[in-house]
Amino acid sequence: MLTDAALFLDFDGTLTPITDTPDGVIVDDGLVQLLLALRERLDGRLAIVSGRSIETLRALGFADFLLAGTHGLEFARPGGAIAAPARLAAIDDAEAAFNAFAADKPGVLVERKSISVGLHYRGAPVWQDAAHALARQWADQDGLALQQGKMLYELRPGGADKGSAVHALMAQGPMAGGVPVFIGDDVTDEEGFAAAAELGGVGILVGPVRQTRAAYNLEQVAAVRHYLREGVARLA
Ligand SMILES: O=P(O)(O)OC[C@H]1O[C@H](O[C@H]2O[C@H](CO)[C@@H](O)[C@H](O)[C@H]2O)[C@H](O)[C@@H](O)[C@@H]1O
Repeated sequence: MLTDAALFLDFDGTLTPITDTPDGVIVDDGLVQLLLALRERLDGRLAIVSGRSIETLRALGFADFLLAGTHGLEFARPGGAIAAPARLAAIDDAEAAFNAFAADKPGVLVERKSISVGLHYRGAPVWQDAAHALARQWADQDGLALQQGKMLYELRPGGADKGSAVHALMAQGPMAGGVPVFIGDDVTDEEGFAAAAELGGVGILVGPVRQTRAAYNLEQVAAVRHYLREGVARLA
């Protein structure tokens, strides 16, 4: 790892393996300690950039980290106030429609998030097309952004993504002056890879090689952990 790296880390599928449901993820203390050690070696240049809300990231154990949540819509410094747009009434309306849709479909799950809402079909992939059509309908009718994830459609306000989050964080301390390295697995991470490259850095795709704006690849979450541990050892 570069001594002057400014590390941007996605969460689901990058720092933890994908699980059946959103609350199935486990953040072990070893992961938090590893990230704290690495951040120290990088003079503070480490941020988590996730589709999860900051509220959730903090509850998962990342309260003391620089965070960008909800795909670049929310920001918080370690332990600091959360800067985020207000939750829109349209999100509540869409959530009610999602709940009605999920009610008679075992395996379909609605995830209420701080300023967005997710419709998960991992437990019932047969409903993918119908879930997509419903999310598309609400996005179009209320001018919301439709975000595709892994077996997930999410509705949120537009105007930001993980790329804009990288640009915003690179313009200020502690990330400013570093070489951005963005590690992520999902299509939502592509803007992060692109932003890192625009700013002279690189993206690292986690998972099978696909068409991507990342320059490098790590096979799986375990390889990410290994890469981060190596960083701690080499930068000591
Ligand atoms: O940007 P990320 O940190 O990767 O977050 C993206 C979404 O991750 C979560 O959903 C995904 O992971 C779940 C747990 O492994 C899995 O059950 C689900 O199928 C995946 O789509 C999270 O629930 C979403 O809120 C995030 O936007």
